[in-house]
Amino acid sequence: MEVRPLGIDGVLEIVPKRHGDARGFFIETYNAERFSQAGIDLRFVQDNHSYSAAAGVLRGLHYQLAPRAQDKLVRVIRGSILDVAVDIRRGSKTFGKWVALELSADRGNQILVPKGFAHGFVTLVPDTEVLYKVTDTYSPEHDRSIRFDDPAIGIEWPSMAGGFQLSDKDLKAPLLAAAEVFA
Ligand SMILES: Cc1cn([C@H]2C[C@H](O)[C@@H](COP(=O)(O)OP(=O)(O)O[C@H]3O[C@@H](C)C(=O)[C@@H](O)[C@H]3O)O2)c(=O)[nH]c1=O
Repeated sequence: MEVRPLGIDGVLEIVPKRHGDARGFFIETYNAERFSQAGIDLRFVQDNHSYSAAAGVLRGLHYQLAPRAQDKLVRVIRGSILDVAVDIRRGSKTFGKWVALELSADRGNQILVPKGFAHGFVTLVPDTEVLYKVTDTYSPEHDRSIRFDDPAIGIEWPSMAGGFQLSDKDLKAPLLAAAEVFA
């Protein structure tokens, strides 16, 4: 597997080795030993799967506050997304900075979004399915959102022909300046 840093400390692209043959392919999508050898020692305790019917479905920006913060290992098994991580660790030299990575079923690449980051994605094509592993279980009391289009963050989301489709929760999310973040 290949591991590539993405410009903000701790955010990584991971590309597992794909073994192709006449039948199709085989991939180890997660192997604790290989991750550990690459310096990634995490204990994942929940797997999530989301399906989005349309292109332009935008989920985010989401995070769970400490002590229930989650590292997330995200990949796409159908379609493609632009995935975004925003550093929301107050005091970090990259506080408020974002990185984006296109993830697709075709490439089979993954993004590791560490604790202390808000996470979101937009689907680039219809019928997109995203799988991700997280290092703490869901805790609605710690679950938080930040506006995806906060001008103080300035994420360059792709323009989608039909616009964006968001949940009511995400439409009501506060700006970063008003959000409870990480110390
Ligand atoms: C995140 C989550 C949601 N739910 C429930 C709550 C709600 O009824 C329904 C849909 O939840 P949401 O609207 O928060 O789903 P969604 O907008 O897809 O939320 C996800 O977005 C991406 C960007 C992330 O980073 C994830 O951690 C998660 O926050 O699923 C769980 O049961 N367990 C979970 O772990």
